[in-house]
Amino acid sequence: MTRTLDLAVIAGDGIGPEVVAEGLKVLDAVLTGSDVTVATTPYELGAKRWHATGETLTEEDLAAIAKHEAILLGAIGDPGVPSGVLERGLLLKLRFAFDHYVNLRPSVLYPGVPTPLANPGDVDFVVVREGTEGPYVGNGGAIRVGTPAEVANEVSVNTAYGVERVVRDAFARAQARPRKKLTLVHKHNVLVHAGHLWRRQVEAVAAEFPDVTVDYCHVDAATIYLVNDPARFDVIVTDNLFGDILTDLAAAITGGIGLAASGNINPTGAFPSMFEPVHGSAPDIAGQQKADPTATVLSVALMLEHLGLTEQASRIQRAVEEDIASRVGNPAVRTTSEIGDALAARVAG
Ligand SMILES: NC(=O)C1=CN([C@@H]2O[C@H](COP(=O)(O)OP(=O)(O)OC[C@H]3O[C@@H](n4cnc5c(N)ncnc54)[C@H](O)[C@@H]3O)[C@@H](O)[C@H]2O)C=CC1
Ligand SMILES: CC(C)CC(=O)C(=O)O
Ligand SMILES: [Mg+2]
Repeated sequence: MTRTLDLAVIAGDGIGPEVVAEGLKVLDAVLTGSDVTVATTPYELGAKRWHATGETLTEEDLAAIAKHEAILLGAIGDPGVPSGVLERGLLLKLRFAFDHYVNLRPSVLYPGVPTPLANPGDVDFVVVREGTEGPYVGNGGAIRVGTPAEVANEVSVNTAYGVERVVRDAFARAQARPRKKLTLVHKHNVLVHAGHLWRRQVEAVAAEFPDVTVDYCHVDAATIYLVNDPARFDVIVTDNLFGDILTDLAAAITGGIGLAASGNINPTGAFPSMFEPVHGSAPDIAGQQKADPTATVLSVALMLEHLGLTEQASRIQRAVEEDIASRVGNPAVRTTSEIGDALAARVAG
């Protein structure tokens, strides 16, 4: 029986449309000849829409997108739009509305990938970043704006409910991995209210996963270990802001931001999960075919895995590993679509 994947596609801004085109190219290629087809519905959201209508994401948009099985997103953000308007009003609104409380960001150092690390060792970890709380909820304000007496607050919201559910998800992921190790990253020596809540939730949930080793490091020390001993990490669980920052660093040590994939997961299935590269809209290289679409292609693989199409996900994963290996010692610069073509050819066999 034929299965049709019903995808919402939000290409977005900057390099978003360029990398999404390649993600869809590889998706088509991996499904060709199988009993799975794909139906994509594009949603024209982002800077262009905002300039034309003043809208970022309406309730009607949300209701329409909610009907799809999954969402593939490129990137959001444009220098011509006030900072925060699209990031908050579109990207975070999607993550919050669809309760994407697990922001999943794997980091693997593939053989031959250039890394600034002297002795990287076996780098293979996943960051489980909380996706719906923390300092990103918009709980803040400012007074006397623009005056020397300005005061601005950005309050980090951490609920027992929200922390417990993401911690439990991270434990389950750790338990399913060979090393079975979970590291909580926070700053509970200073952020005592939020930090102690996170620590207590980890201690409580740990009782359900006795075979998982648990450790902790402060976020500042975590940045040291990511650079001088990243192989120590298996699953990291952390809040929305720390996870955002650590995963750009994680990308930088594992071949660069052009390889870093992510999934915004709603584990309950109540809403579609959303898959997107870790990077942003990269206005500095947009429209020039300079972006590496591999992060988006790997995000497609995460999406397929999430949807139960593990064989197809593995084929994409393998194709990426082969493509990365083919870059070693080869200085040729390829365009975004040339990399997509190469990956599509590899998954097609
Ligand atoms: N998920 C999203 O949609 C995100 C959106 N943003 C937004 O994107 C805009 C630009 O933000 P930045 O801080 O510059 O971060 P960015 O991730 O867009 O770019 C940072 C650096 O990485 C490079 N880069 C990014 N993606 C690349 C790729 N696929 N291949 C090769 N190089 C790549 C860029 O050229 C730039 O030098 C802002 O409006 C920001 O708010 C930022 C991060 C995530
Ligand atoms: C613009 C931010 C909200 C997104 C971001 O940097 C991220 O999710 O990594
Ligand atoms: Mg980020």
